[in-house]
Amino acid sequence: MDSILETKNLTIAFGGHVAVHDVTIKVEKNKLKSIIGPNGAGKTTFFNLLSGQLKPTNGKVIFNGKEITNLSPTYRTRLGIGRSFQITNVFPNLTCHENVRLAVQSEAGIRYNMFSHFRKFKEINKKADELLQLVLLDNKANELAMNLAHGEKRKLEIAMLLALNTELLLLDEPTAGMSLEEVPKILEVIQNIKEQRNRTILLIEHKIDMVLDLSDSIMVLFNGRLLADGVPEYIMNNEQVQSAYLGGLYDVAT
Ligand SMILES: Nc1ncnc2c1ncn2[C@@H]1O[C@H](COP(=O)(O)OP(=O)(O)OP(=O)(O)O)[C@@H](O)[C@H]1O
Repeated sequence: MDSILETKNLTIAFGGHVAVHDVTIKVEKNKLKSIIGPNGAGKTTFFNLLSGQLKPTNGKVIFNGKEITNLSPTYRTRLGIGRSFQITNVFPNLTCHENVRLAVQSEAGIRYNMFSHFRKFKEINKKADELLQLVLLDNKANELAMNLAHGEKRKLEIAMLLALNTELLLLDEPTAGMSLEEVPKILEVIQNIKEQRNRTILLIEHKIDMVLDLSDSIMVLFNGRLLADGVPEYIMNNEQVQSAYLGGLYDVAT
């Protein structure tokens, strides 16, 4: 297996409470892995350890074969790990297209100089168009970012992460706070990204139907520990998972 991310015995304790406990996983490159588990299981804390917002008490994080356990979030972003809420440079007074174009430009390291870089400028515009299409925002290209609905803002964030050539996308409940009509759209966006097979996605999501639709593999956290990790069929048929998580919480979580 060609893995892009590995954790080894990853552990973090807050005082006496161990929020993530000895978690060892591998994430296969260009695949989608979901993380599920009941409230308080440690999913977001695990993401914080991957993105560098938190440093572990014990264990390692390895990205593309390089240990990154003690690197800052900014450095990890530069290496290619992107988390949607990290996008702080969405300019509310710029259009969707302008926002994405700036991200593409910043990744390409090109200053805005239309005359000397006319061809590059056209390429950058084209790339921004393609990304907006991929996240189903092409019809909002000229809309100011501040006028977007919540779900559309999440899609714009994803487009900007993609523009920054993020290899590993960390999506923490992308459907949270979305209206019922917006949910199938975000599912379609994630599906579109997955189909391109050039990004790896780690997804925290409570909507089990969505997880089953999208995931190549699923890991289950329970009380900070890895309860199971495998293909969706294995997870759904796993008795421990059923009793610990799905049995009691499936109805509530969907
Ligand atoms: N900074 C912190 N200080 C103390 N305890 C924390 C901190 N961050 C998380 N925890 C605790 O760690 C546990 C795991 O929390 P976490 O938010 O990771 O769970 P989760 O699986 O993401 O839950 P949810 O599905 O509700 O978002 C919880 O008991 C939480 O209270």
